Amino acid sequence: MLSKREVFDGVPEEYLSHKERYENAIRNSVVAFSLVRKMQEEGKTSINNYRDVVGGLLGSSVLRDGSPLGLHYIMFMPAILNQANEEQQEKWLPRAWNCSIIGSYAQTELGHGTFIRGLETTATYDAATKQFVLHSPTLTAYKWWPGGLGQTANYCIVVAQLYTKGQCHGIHSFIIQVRDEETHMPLPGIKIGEIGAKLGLNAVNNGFLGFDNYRIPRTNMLMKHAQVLEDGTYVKSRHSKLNYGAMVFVRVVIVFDMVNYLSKAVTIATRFSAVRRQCQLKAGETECQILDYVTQQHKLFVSIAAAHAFRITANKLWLTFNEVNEQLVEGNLQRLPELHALACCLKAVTTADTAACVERCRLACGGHGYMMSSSLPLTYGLVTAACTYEGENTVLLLQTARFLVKTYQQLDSKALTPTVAYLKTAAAERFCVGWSNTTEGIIRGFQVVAMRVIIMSTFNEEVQEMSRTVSPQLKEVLHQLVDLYCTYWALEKLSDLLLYTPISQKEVESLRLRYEETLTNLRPNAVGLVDAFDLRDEMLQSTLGSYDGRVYERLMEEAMKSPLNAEPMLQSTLGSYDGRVYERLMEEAMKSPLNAEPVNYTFHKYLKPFMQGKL
Ligand SMILES: CCCCCCCCCC/C=C\C/C=C/C(=O)SCCNC(=O)CCNC(=O)[C@H](O)C(C)(C)COP(=O)(O)OP(=O)(O)OC[C@H]1O[C@@H](n2cnc3c(N)ncnc32)[C@H](O)[C@@H]1OP(=O)(O)O
Ligand SMILES: Cc1cc2nc3c(=O)[nH]c(=O)nc-3n(C[C@H](O)[C@H](O)[C@H](O)COP(=O)(O)OP(=O)(O)OC[C@H]3O[C@@H](n4cnc5c(N)ncnc54)[C@H](O)[C@@H]3O)c2cc1C
Repeated sequence: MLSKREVFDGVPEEYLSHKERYENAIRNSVVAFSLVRKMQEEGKTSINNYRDVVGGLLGSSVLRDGSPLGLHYIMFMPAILNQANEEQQEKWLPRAWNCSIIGSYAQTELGHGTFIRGLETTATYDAATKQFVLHSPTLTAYKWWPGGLGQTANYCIVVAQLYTKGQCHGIHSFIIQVRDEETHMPLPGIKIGEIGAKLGLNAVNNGFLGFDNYRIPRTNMLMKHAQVLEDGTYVKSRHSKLNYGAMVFVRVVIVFDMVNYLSKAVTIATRFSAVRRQCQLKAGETECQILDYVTQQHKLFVSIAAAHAFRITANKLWLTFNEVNEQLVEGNLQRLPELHALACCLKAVTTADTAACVERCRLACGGHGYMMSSSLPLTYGLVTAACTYEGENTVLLLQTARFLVKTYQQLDSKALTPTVAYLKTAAAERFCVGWSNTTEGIIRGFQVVAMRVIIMSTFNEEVQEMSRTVSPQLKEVLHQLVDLYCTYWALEKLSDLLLYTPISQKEVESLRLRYEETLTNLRPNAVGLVDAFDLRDEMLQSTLGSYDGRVYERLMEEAMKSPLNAEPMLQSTLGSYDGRVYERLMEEAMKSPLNAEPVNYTFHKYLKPFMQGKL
């Protein structure tokens, strides 16, 4: 077994180079996941219950900034379980389970993350050879983000538009080998590397992946739900969204993840607040614990309550997930929309609340909360990523809203599923005739709010269809900005207005409408308004915000500056702006201290022995 001291003499990660961090991540991961394999051998964990074990490891101090092997467990294996037929599971699961292959999950592309029906990677069936041809037609079609794909995984699940007999059948999943199992070299037709440094999760080794007419056997299409027969005939799935199953699983698991991170952050901040003494409550007294200040309690105690609330919610959601999946196996799809809406809502709410609470915990610790050694900045980097990955929060909340509006519109014609049954009673006028300051009273109040907001949303949908007019004169635009600023804060501080002003419910409703109209009115001038700040690219220093809008080319150019991408060289142009791609790649490669090695040496030192069960 490897000892911690063997690698960097206990040097804290913050002081390691980019390549040393990667080596550290690989080394810690193979040591940690060798434990999982030992537990498998002793029958202490199985393919159906490994979540807690792996989840505990991924949230532990050993893999404190993520792991290049995380996606293997988080999405590669669940995707095989969820979307491969029995024959395919027999072939791939044992090798994935004992880590003799390492996988990732490649869905997001440079050009698309949310709108997955717009993904550009193609998988075209060739009946003559019984193969699929994978291709990235544009730079924006490059897979971008898959965890572990940069230098670690040798297989991945790829989501691509399926074409057969000249017809597109939408996105489907394929299991694809991307690197040679012996040499770890990228296979011919594969362009692969890491995307570069991020705000957090810098041990995850997120990568990019491009295909150049890359061929795979027909049987590498995951065929539990839809199939392509040898002659190219397409057999469609019972439900078009069954292919989205892996995402639902991870959204459910992320809720558990948030419990772990929030518990950690509020433990750190509360204990520190008991130790920290600052200022006197009365002159001449000893300085008091900052935990005694009501303002400090206001910052922290709700996080303690939230951690417990999220744990209860996560367990309930996990039960619902298993119930619905058992029904799916029996062909009953009735509760799938509810599970989707629930997973979307709880993933979005728990990640957003946890990110806000962790930041509040950091602020509650004053300057010491800003130290990396406090672990609060790192924790914030981990949780704020969860607001984006596995479905950007706004988009997921819109999915939940869609489900709730549909449920409202069918209130009288359809039996309600358990989680929305309250809408039936909340619609009745008598439901909330008075306010009681009890837990039940508050819950009933929020049920009425939910009901009324759904009714408003349904109404707004109709209103929005009626009028959209804009006349962009500068004076008018500035008025719109003032209007927006006022209505935004009026809505943000509504509780104060309701408490201290005679604002009526009707006025609040029209305020909301006016706010949305102002957003719409400002939209055509939004870019012009920020151009007016006249911030030069040199000052912005941002791949996303440059004046010329060449976001994707700049993202790729920056990715290529990573020292980890110098091994092995990329084989094809990446659409660089000046076209001097090969000269630039060679210049960059020569800067790498390890460019003599075609494969990152950690493969032979750690990964290969681990994959061969020799660690
Ligand atoms: C194992 C232990 C682990 C422990 C630690 C865990 C820590 C986790 C760390 C993870 C780290 C990183 C991993 C990250 C991975 C990724 O990010 S993978 C990529 C994730 N990407 C997304 O989530 C994309 C988001 N976009 C979408 O999901 C879809 O585009 C969207 C749903 C927004 C829209 O889909 P459309 O096909 O366009 O659908 P639409 O036209 O809007 O119609 C909606 C319709 O479809 C139904 N629907 C949609 N999605 C689903 C679903 N998933 N299941 C069931 N039904 C679905 C929806 O209900 C609507 O139905 P209706 O009846 O028509 O209203
Ligand atoms: C740390 C990290 C790890 C990741 N790991 C993986 C991985 O392993 N595999 C993988 O495939 N992907 C991965 N992803 C990618 C992730 O899934 C996407 O970033 C995510 O789905 C959001 O898509 P996007 O980045 O294209 O953002 P966009 O969808 O472009 O979002 C940008 C903005 O547009 C808004 N927007 C977009 N669509 C709408 C709409 N319909 N209505 C209203 N507003 C909208 C969003 O709300 C957001 O404000 C990872 C991302 C991160 C940050």
